[in-house]
Amino acid sequence: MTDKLTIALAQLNPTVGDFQGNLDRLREARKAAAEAGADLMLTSELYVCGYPPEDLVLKPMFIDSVRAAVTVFARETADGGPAVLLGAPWRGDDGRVYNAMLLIEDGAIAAERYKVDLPNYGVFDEKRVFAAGEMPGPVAFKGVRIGIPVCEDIWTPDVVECIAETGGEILLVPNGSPFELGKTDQRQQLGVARVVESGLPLVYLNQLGGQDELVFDGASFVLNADRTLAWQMPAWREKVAITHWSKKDGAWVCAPGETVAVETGDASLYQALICGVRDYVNKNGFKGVLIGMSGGIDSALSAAVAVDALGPDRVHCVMMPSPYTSRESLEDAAEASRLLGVKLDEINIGPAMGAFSEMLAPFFEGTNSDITEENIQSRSRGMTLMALSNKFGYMVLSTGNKSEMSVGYATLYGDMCGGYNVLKDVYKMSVFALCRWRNERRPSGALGPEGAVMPERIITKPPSAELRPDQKDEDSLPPYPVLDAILEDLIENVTPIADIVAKGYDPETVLKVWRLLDRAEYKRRQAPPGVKVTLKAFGRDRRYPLTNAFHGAYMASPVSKAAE
Ligand SMILES: Nc1ncnc2c1ncn2[C@@H]1O[C@H](COP(=O)(O)OP(=O)(O)OC[C@H]2O[C@@H]([n+]3cccc(C(=O)O)c3)[C@H](O)[C@@H]2O)[C@@H](O)[C@H]1O
Ligand SMILES: Nc1ncnc2c1ncn2[C@@H]1O[C@H](COP(=O)(O)OP(=O)(O)OP(=O)(O)O)[C@@H](O)[C@H]1O
Ligand SMILES: NC(=O)CC[C@H](N)C(=O)O
Repeated sequence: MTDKLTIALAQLNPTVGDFQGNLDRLREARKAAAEAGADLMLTSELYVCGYPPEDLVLKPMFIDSVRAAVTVFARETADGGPAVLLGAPWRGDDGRVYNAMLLIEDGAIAAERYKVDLPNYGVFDEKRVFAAGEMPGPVAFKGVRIGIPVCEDIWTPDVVECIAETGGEILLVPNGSPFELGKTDQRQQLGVARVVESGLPLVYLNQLGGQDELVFDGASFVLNADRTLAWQMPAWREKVAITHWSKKDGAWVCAPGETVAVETGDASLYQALICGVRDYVNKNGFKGVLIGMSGGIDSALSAAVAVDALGPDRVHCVMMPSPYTSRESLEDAAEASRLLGVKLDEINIGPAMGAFSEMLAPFFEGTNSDITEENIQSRSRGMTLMALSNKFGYMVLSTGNKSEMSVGYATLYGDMCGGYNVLKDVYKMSVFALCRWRNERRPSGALGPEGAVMPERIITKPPSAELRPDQKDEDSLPPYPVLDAILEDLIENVTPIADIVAKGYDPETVLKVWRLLDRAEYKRRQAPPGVKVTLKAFGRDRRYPLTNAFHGAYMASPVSKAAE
């Protein structure tokens, strides 16, 4: 039995489904850990296949391939280097598939532990694909009894309590915990709660990187049994931390290591957007992205994030003026592109609008010009961007923010064209704040330029879709501070309408926003995926039927009765 342990924490960025690539990254990390004298290396949840693998787990071939890759890797650990606690989807002896942690030691799998508490809410669907494990006891490693609760297993006390009661000495917790604003604090509070209840030190190791709509921030940490923070690893960056442990008076203590400051607020939000775009584009093999650059704030911020994620050479902006495009917009698009150092092309959509007008004239005879023609403008832009995408292999980024996606203020097959949306989960008021934030500093790790990246006028001018003369967003929507506050209550807080009105908002406005939100579900279902940053992003976090005759929320409200 030892009284000293060196544990390497591998905060790495796996790609879902890329077992070989993920294991190669792990081999490199293990080599570095071996050089640092590590006894054991911990990976994040399901590291070998990346988290979340979703329905891939239901394919027997996927599970068989994982086993084959892990078997090869396990043999390599006979080299005298560190043992590895590896996350993998694993078929147990009973034939069922578990979300497992494998202790791989001296060339073989020495122990298996299965996740007990399978999250099945929000974006998580683990009960759909995994069997739940039995309450686990610790595993023995060099005579030390190590408890391995997996991610959700520490969100309630039971699993850790069982580990402590069965003699656990250290808690090593692998996670696949997606970023949300404010989640770093929440995780640390949970960690402290489990440490206090069990009296055991706890290692929280999280995945890094983007996977479709989710971004994993890393930000792993180590808490000693006295609740002190021994290590705080960085967010948004791969790192292998070498932690040194010793047994004093019968209890394990981690020697103090690095405690870096983790970004919060706008800084963390901006980093999350960079991570989402960078990994979506790179992991899917795109050369770069295309953005319709209108001279407005949403496209300017989307372009800034894309440049910070990919570098200016991989971002191609296109200004597509119509007869309604103002000189101001042309100037602002040009200046924002110049500041970002990106290529800006100008393609006039007037001829496309003219062609549609001519084609449709015999059929539209006797009708007035209305939203139909406005949408043709938007769709002419979408068509143009998609043509460039097909020809040159760049993916289109759509630019609608969460406020617009909430109320359906976007055109199907028009400005909603695209493969990915940077701002899908960012309310308009946050868009303003992020622009100001980015103009003041370049985020760490960003590939964009130092200094301001968008002209002040883009931030201060009133938002406009410019689909008809003098159009302003506020002609159709409540002012953004009001709209966003109501939306946040309706979406994130699920606040009853009467309670929102009781806060002092105009009842008609609240009802209008609710109706718009309710009705736009069909549009959101056809929208590109985008980075989740809030508690409740559109998509898997918030699932409503499209065909839905239930409007009870406003019918039942005394306010709505008064308003009807
Ligand atoms: N439940 C449902 N399930 C499936 N489809 C449904 C549907 N309800 C309507 N539809 C269909 O949806 C279509 C209407 O939606 P859509 O064609 O998008 O058109 P619509 O929503 O009527 O108009 C677009 C709106 O986006 C605004 N906007 C804001 C900012 C930028 C831009 C821009 O384009 O740059 C636009 C614009 O001012 C306008 O208010 C119709 O074809 C209708 O039949
Ligand atoms: N003249 C244009 N040239 C290029 N793209 C445009 C143009 N007008 C609109 N778009 C594209 O359509 C999206 C929706 O733009 P629109 O201006 O109508 O609304 P917005 O929500 O105010 O966006 P933004 O703040 O970027 O202007 C823009 O973000 C942009 O990608
Ligand atoms: N992978 C998981 O079990 C994640 C669930 C957990 N509640 C989290 O977000 O951190």
